[in-house]
Amino acid sequence: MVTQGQVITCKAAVAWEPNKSLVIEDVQVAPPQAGEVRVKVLYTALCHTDAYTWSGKDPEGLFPCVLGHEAAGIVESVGEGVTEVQAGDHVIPCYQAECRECKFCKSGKTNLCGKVRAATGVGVMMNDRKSRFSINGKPIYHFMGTSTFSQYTVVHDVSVAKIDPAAPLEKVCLLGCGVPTGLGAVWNTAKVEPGSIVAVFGLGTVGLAVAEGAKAAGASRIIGIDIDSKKFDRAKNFGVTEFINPKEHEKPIQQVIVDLTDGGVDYSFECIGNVSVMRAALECCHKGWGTSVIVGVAASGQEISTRPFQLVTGRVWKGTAFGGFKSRSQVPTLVDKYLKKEIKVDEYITHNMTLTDINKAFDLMHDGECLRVVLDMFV
Ligand SMILES: NC(=O)C1=CN([C@@H]2O[C@H](COP(=O)(O)OP(=O)(O)OC[C@H]3O[C@@H](n4cnc5c(N)ncnc54)[C@H](O)[C@@H]3O)[C@@H](O)[C@H]2O)C=CC1
Ligand SMILES: N[C@@H](CCC(=O)N[C@@H](CSC=O)C(=O)NCC(=O)O)C(=O)O
Ligand SMILES: [Zn+2]
Ligand SMILES: [Zn+2]
Repeated sequence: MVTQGQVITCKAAVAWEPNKSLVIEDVQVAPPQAGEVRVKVLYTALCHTDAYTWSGKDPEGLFPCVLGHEAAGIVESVGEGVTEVQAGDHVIPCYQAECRECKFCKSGKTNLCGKVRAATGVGVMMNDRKSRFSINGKPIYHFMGTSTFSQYTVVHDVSVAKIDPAAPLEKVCLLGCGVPTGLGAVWNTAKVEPGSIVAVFGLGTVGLAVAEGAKAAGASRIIGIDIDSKKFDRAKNFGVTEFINPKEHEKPIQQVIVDLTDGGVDYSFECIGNVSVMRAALECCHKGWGTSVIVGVAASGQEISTRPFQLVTGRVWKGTAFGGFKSRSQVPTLVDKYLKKEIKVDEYITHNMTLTDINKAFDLMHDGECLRVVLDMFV
């Protein structure tokens, strides 16, 4: 059936209101305009950032919308002027765009891109500032420029990475967010050196990917911190060498870590989204050089604080988005690394479900056993 140039009606999970169950709806997906790509989404995973926006705590959250940003699929059609992908290409949508032309992209200092961010932050496409999703004429907002909880989605051409067609899409969908974020936080943002002592706060997918990245970087000690002690056994397989549960200590966790490490860690990573833990992660760093990277996303209205003396005495506070990876250039390389068994992906997938089960899938994410749930979009 020819779909190019036609409106496609397909199934999507629509978030009508914050915190109300997602509803599987028939949505109309308009054809891609100039500089846009329509993607058949075959597999999507759920990320805690989807849950965060759905909760209503994201200042950029708009409703009704189609959430989802960790996925893989096949290009269905492209709009005018799109040259780097064509129908049939296997792709990963990228919430962090890479245009290679804007001030950010050309700076060589960041993976952030300014080309489409203003549009993606308000749930529309850049061309006409409108959505390509609708239900019987009512527009439904995009999310993060990806909206992968739909069988078809429209993304900007700067927000899609072409990958090796040999890669299993049901696995490499994870390379759209959580795993690269953790690996890149270590390799690109912190640039952990061999022999370093590393602390990882939060042992979910992102924290485990930090541990995996730190092990690959040659860290000598990788201290995992989580309030759920059941996380430790699994974390060992990702490189965590020691475990601390803050609930089992009277002293503040930063003091516990400083005492255990002769003055503090070289690098710490906050992978939870809790501003008190962000402070602890900074303050457990070694005086003079310890660097703490904020990875977790904290809710609207939350603020970080510490004594400025912590920074005056040489600790460095940083943050990372998508682990500092330049998306279109580097996601294909991560896929190749997976195919060469140089990075884990399968190990982060604890559940496989279908789009129709998406609400159950979100419930599962609060279960301590769950890392990533992958949804098959067409079953
Ligand atoms: N900066 C970025 O580009 C990205 C940020 N994120 C954010 O990273 C964070 C982590 O994501 P996931 O690993 O998927 O989450 P997750 O919920 O699976 O993992 C969080 C872990 O933290 C633990 N935890 C909760 N409160 C704690 C506390 N007070 N002290 C110690 N441990 C605690 C939980 O038991 C859990 O194991 C989220 O905030 C997510 O939104 C996710 C992807 C990209
Ligand atoms: N709209 C949110 C922003 C949340 C956020 O920081 N997102 C991360 C990615 S989290 C992925 O799971 C990010 O890349 N941020 C950079 C960006 O340009 O959005 C809020 O305002 O809190
Ligand atoms: Zn994410
Ligand atoms: Zn750019």
